[in-house]
Amino acid sequence: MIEATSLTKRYGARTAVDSVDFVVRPGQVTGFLGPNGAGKSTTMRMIVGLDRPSAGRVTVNGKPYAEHHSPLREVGALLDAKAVHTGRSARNHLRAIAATHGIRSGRVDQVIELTGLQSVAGKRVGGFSLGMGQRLGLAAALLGDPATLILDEPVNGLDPEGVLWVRGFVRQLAAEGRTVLLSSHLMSEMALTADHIIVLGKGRVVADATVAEIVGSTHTFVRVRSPRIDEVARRIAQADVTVTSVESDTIEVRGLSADVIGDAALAIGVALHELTTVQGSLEEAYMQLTRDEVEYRTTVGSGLAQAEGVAR
Ligand SMILES: Nc1ncnc2c1ncn2[C@@H]1O[C@H](COP(=O)(O)OP(=O)(O)OP(=O)(O)O)[C@@H](O)[C@H]1O
Repeated sequence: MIEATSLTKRYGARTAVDSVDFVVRPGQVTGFLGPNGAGKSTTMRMIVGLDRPSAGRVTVNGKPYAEHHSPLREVGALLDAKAVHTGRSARNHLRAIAATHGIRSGRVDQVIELTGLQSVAGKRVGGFSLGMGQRLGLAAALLGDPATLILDEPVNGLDPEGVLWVRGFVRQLAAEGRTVLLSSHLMSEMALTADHIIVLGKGRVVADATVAEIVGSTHTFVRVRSPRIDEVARRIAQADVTVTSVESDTIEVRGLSADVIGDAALAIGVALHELTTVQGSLEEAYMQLTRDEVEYRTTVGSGLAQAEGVAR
């Protein structure tokens, strides 16, 4: 369990984390989202004692990280997978960490097996692919068999197989009852991996809810396609119903269910070629939540502006 209370970090005049409160619970994966510069890494660094709060506090299993006698047994962190001694073999790298934290050497082989590194454990870390480096970072985070894991962008740069592996792995860790806090910019991946989401924007919590609640906050709509779409649009027009024309034969309808639209078309004898209920996505919800929170907004024509256009 991680608990942040009025957690604040200032760098000079800049407030990176602004009086943040949240609880990260065991037995589930909590996704940590936010635009670049929102304060996610700073918060994670304060959780593991790498940065000191300017005000407020954050505890892991009831105590600040630094007050735990064996912090590695409480919290495992993957904050920068590239920060390893490249001349060592993976096994020796893990042995060195284990030795300095009083962890028995037998645990090294266990985490090598858990993360699927057996075939490369004797190889120098310097020659590792990004995916192998991420697995090694996870192996190091697991050395102390911690109840809490903090993983900053664990799928960053991984190929689809690596992404799938990390997803299954973190779900398994949560299923074992561990607390897992995971940051990522990949919304589709987060929707598949996380149970709960905390969204930061400019150092503040802008959402803290289950994935289902966050996705449910977006508006679903019904896409309707017909060679006589104008007649359908006229038939369903009423207060509280929004009809948006997207193509000459296609409309998007907000405020009516697919059933009602289908019945209305039947009543006037018009054939429908498509009648699709489009659910909101985590990405859409995220774009709505953080619309006013991004540090740098790109202008129309850029990828972000197009993505926002879709979100609208
Ligand atoms: N050591 C530092 N000195 C000064 N400012 C900093 C420092 N570290 C972070 N910041 C600032 O604090 C803010 C939050 O940064 P942080 O890295 O926590 O954001 P983030 O949400 O992790 O972003 P990203 O998604 O880009 O990793 C940013 O405005 C950043 O420039």
